[in-house]
Amino acid sequence: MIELEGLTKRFGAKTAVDHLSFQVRPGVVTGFLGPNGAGKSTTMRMVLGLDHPTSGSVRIDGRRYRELDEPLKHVGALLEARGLHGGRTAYNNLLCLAQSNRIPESRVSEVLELVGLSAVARKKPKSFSMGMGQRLGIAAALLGNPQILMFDEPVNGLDPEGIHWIRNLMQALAAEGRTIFVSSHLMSEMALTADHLIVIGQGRLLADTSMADFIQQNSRSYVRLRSPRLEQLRDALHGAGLTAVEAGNGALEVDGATTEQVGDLAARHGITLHELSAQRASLEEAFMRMTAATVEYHAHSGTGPQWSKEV
Ligand SMILES: Nc1ncnc2c1ncn2[C@@H]1O[C@H](COP(=O)(O)OP(=O)(O)OP(=O)(O)O)[C@@H](O)[C@H]1O
Repeated sequence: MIELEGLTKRFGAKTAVDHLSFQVRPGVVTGFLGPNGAGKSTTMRMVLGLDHPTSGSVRIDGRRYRELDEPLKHVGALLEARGLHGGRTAYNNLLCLAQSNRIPESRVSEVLELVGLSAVARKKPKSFSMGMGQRLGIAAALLGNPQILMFDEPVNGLDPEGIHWIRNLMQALAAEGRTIFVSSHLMSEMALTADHLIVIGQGRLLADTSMADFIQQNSRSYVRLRSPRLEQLRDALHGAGLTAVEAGNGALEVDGATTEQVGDLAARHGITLHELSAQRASLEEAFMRMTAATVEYHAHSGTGPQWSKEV
């Protein structure tokens, strides 16, 4: 478990992380979302003791990072900026890490196998593609077989097969009872991977909720209908106190009703339906809606690059 209590980080006049308190629990994948500059990387760096909090605290299974004897055995992390030694082979990079944490050398081959890099174990990471570099970073995170894993943008540079692989890996690690904390800008990917979400904006906590609740509470859900008797259907809906709006292509959208209600209503009026489906806005829409007020820089449509700071 990772526990943050009033965690705050200021860089000069800039408050990057602002009194954050939340827990990341074992057994599920927890997604960490926020617009650019929201403070996700700074938070993750503080969990790992790489940045010192201005105030507040972070605990890993009840202890501060620096109190952990062999930290890689407790928490593994893939951070954006943490590069491995480009001049050493992949194997030797991991071996150095293993030795400094009293991890047996046999584990090096194990994790290389796990991430699919056995064939290039004796090659230097500077020759690696971005995706291979990510896999090597993940191997390093897994080296100490830790109960807690943090991934900052892990799918960066991975191809679809790699993205699928890391999704399954994170879910399998969570199913083993580990604590998995992952940030990503790819909403569709996050929606498939995470069970729980922590959302921050301008360093502050905006949501700490299950994925399903987050989408439900921050997005519109409606029923989509198509029928060869659209006018009668619209009248029937109206008669039942429901408002249908035209959605183009002969479809109607009905807010505030379930598919069961609408289907039963159509049946009572003997109206054939060609489509009856529950529609839920995507995580991306829910995220945009929730964080709109906290986005630090908005891109303006129109000519030329123009940026404005939210006040
Ligand atoms: N070392 C630093 N010195 C000064 N300001 C910093 C430093 N590190 C981060 N910041 C600022 O703190 C804020 C939070 O940055 P951070 O990188 O944690 O955000 P993020 O949510 O990870 O963003 P992104 O999604 O773009 O990676 C930003 O405004 C950033 O410019």
